[in-house]
Amino acid sequence: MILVGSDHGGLELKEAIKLLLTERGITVEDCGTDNGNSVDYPDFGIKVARKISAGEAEKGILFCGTGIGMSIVANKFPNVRAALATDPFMARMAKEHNNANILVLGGRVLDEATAREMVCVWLDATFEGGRHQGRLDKIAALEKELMK
Ligand SMILES: O=C(CO)[C@H](O)[C@H](O)[C@H](O)COP(=O)(O)O
Repeated sequence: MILVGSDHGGLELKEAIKLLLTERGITVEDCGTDNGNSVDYPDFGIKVARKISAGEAEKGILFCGTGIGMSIVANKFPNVRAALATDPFMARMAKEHNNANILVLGGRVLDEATAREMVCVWLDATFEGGRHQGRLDKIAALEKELMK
């Protein structure tokens, strides 16, 4: 299961990516928004990131105009590694090096074909572990320290 969420700026791309996920046999839980009215991206980013942070889902994809706002809000949550990517290489690195559990895409900066490729690459890539795990451990330790 993959969670998705967007504001109005990412809605169209979110709908396209939902189709892709369904084509791949993946169950999608859409946390909104569901229409083109102007909304605030934190309201939808929080819904997705809170569930990932709590372990209620393993992966999510967030969309806004640029992806910047969604990545800022999602990365406030412990255990969330949200990666804003703008091309397939970044999407692959987001998984292989960062083990990103949320991919963030900008509906106003990406064409649909590129975004589809990026989602496939992110889903199919494997976290390399090793030195990258050590770096993620440092981030996790920082999260714990900041929560004291
Ligand atoms: O948060 C953003 C930018 O970092 C998103 O791209 C939003 O979608 C964008 O700011 C929304 O802009 P709008 O003028 O309210 O449509």
